[in-house]
Amino acid sequence: MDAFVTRRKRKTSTEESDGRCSNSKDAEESTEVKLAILASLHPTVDQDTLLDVLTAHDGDVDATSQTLRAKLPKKPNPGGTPAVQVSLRSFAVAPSSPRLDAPPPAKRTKLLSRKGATLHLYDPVDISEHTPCTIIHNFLPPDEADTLLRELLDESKTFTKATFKLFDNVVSSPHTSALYVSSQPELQEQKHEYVYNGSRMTDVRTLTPHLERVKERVQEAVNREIQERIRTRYGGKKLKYQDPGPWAPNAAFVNCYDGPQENVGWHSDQLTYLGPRPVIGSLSLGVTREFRVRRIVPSDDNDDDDDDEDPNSDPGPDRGDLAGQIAIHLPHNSLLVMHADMQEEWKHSVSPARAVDPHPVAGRRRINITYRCYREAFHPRGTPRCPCGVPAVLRVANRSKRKKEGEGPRYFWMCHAGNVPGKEACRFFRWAEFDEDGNPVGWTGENE
Ligand SMILES: O=C(O)CCC(=O)C(=O)O
Ligand SMILES: [Fe+2]
Repeated sequence: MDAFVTRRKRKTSTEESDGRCSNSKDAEESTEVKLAILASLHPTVDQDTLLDVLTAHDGDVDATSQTLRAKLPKKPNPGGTPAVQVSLRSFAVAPSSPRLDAPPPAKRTKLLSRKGATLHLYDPVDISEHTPCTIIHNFLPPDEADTLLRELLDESKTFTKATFKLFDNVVSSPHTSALYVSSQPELQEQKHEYVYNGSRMTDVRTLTPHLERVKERVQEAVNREIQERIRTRYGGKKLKYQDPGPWAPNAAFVNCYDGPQENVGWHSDQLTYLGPRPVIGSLSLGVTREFRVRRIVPSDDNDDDDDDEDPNSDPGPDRGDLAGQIAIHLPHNSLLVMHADMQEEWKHSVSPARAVDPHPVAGRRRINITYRCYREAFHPRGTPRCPCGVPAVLRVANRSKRKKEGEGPRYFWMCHAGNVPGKEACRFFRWAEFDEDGNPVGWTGENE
């Protein structure tokens, strides 16, 4: 796991391919990784050709890629997505490739993406191995998926574009959405007590019967996936601060993307009401779109001094692509589980596409439902409120030092009035402390 999280300095492709050739496992893995990267960059080129050209360039991925780009005729690809890739496993070089019947490794594998490149993943095994997500294709019985899609397409006619930044301060919302909660009292609380970046949510609805029914199925599947993740990727133990209880969603945030240009920008989902290490179940219906993930590159890679920490530091656009991106393709009726290591360590987005393949029911539209658990311990009546009256926002400090020491991330509450138009932020700041299970400790529950 550590190798994945704390791998600070990725070698450049040139460093990785310094021409040394050996029979060591490292060399084999390196070739495997290079082939996977090349296959992602040149999805229409077969593996033998990739290997030939790579060998001719002494293992230099950049030079290989340039040659392929120059020599091969471009095929039109109106959907903007790679045409073929069955599975990264097909690039595995024996014996380093995992046997399908073998127990999966407890450690996370090396990050395959790299600066400036997008690795396209389709296969559930690849996705769970190389991202903090798992995917289940054909999740609902087809009729049920279509019924839910039809209902939400109808609902989405009255969705609105968010005019405030909803889940983090880097989100842009060129798409429409609405929040669904379980009951009328919760709806009233959402409207009058919860604050999202300084604004109240105006479009809150109660879960439709179909959303409610599907919630049960999502709940069951997500709980199964959480246990599997703990067993196979976290070394048998839940993450520090992860809620140990069964995952029980009580809200669904529904997005509608009408046409290829509608998207959501890079962000992590806000932790303020979900608490640390949240798990989210995300069901996609309608046209297939690319869900991109990229690892947050900590800002302290060259800095071991914790005292001068700027907790508000964000990787920003210049650091954002240092680890490359992974595109997960989300077809109709697929359930993506964003696991507990997702929000604090990765950002995600739905990128604009050049074109979409029309869906028989949805046309150009994609509906996405994220089922979420609003935790009682994080109800705004009990979380810190700063002197300027805007409830504080829970954020994670993007620094790797504590993670490396096995302490888990560090969190803080801060004033979010700076994101409210016309309001100046006060200087409210307080470190947030949690017990092992992510329950808040150290504040009284009284707002000050
Ligand atoms: O549409 C998606 O798949 C993701 C939506 C999302 O990231 C969000 O609602 O926070
Ligand atoms: Fe999100």
